[in-house]
Amino acid sequence: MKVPVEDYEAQSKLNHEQAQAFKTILHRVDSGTTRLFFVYGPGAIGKTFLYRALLANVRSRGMIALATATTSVAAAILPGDRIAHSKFDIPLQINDTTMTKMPKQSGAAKLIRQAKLIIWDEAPMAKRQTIETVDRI
Ligand SMILES: Nc1ncnc2c1ncn2[C@@H]1O[C@H](COP(=O)(O)OP(=O)(O)OP(=O)(O)O)[C@@H](O)[C@H]1O
Repeated sequence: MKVPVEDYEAQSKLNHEQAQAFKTILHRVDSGTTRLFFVYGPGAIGKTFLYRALLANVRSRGMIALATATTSVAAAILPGDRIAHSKFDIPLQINDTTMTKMPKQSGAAKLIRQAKLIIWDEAPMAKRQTIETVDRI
């Protein structure tokens, strides 16, 4: 996926807090250990700026980084982003055992399993079962 130049350059413009989060998250990406990070901050604090810098860094090194969001408004902001239900083929009616409609051996499912980084904007607005369904892919 083509990395926008401004997102690549964003890495050198991060403020102190963004740089701390950037370093901590990338350290985990590079070490290959699975970690869940929750980025919290009020509106316009610079979360999306951080996400774009992270996506640019990981993608420009040839690794797979996926972006998704709970609502279509947020999904329009990040490059390559699509609303989670559609990106992960999750039925709208879900419960604790729901499986994605995506075949396990499909290219999309393989891409998800290979991803080094998944950024989920507005994750707290998603149902718990939606996130757990993605975890089962
Ligand atoms: N380190 C930075 N250097 C320059 N501009 C920045 C930096 N961080 C954020 N910005 C700019 O500040 C504005 C708000 O940032 P951003 O959209 O990332 O906030 P946000 O926390 O995602 O907001 P929201 O929660 O409302 O979506 C944007 O125009 C963004 O480009």
